[in-house]
Amino acid sequence: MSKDYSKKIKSIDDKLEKMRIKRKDSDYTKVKEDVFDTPTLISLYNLSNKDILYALGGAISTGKEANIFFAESSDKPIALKIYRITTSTFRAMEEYILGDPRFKNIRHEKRDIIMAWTRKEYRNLIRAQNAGIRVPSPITTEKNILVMDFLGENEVSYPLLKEVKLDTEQAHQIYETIKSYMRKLYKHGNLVHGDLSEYNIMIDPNNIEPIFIDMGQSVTLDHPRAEYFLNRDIKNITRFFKRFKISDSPEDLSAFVRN
Ligand SMILES: Nc1ncnc2c1ncn2[C@@H]1O[C@H](COP(=O)(O)OP(=O)(O)OP(=O)(O)O)[C@@H](O)[C@H]1O
Repeated sequence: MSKDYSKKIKSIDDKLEKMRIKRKDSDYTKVKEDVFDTPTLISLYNLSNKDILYALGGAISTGKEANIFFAESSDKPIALKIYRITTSTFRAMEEYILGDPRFKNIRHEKRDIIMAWTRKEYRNLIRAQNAGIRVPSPITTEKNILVMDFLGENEVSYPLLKEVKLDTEQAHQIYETIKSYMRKLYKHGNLVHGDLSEYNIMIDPNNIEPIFIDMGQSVTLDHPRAEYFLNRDIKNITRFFKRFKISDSPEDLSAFVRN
């Protein structure tokens, strides 16, 4: 590593320190190795230079491919989804990206695929939002980092659908909204979520409104596996809501979404 380069990295590290990273030291070292590799540090540094990132907060979640962090911009809380370059399960990504005509020109190197994936999630969120679905508002991407609005209060994320205790009436209300979101996504957004379940829907406790999250894998309707993904989403949703005496079959929901 050249002297200039290590100097630059050192200054990024100092900058991260200044961004008030709140994790305990031992946690920080572990996360730092996995997530904060040099290209990611540079991206955080760029976001900070562009005044998008003001302070980096604690980890919200460690998923299969990405880590989510609470952060602050100058005027509001934000969430950073940082796709891991070294330890993500990237074969699965390839399957989705390679069938998607929007990405036919990307080179097949891991870093390129992860960047295209981050960009794809950003574009999918915009598409979903434009189709009238509530999602975290995407703000920008920087290489493998997606910046979006933070959904929660006092630095704590809203609960997932699988975590909330619902009475029958609330469950019906949420199911109706999810149905309409699935239809809007399909008919107006030309998109299928592709991993929809109680694990990827947050609930806003203020109005019991569902919010779709995690749209990196969402595909356009011309993707060869779009129908397969939609049928799987439909099955997950009808299976979950059965316990609330919602008797729609997958065929019922499918007819509603497609017609
Ligand atoms: N914009 C947001 N605001 C607040 N919390 C969020 C936001 N986006 C995601 N989260 C939280 O982070 C968790 C993981 O997010 P997401 O599902 O997008 O990441 P993931 O890495 O794909 O996760 P997994 O591998 O577990 O599916 C969510 O379950 C949610 O609790």
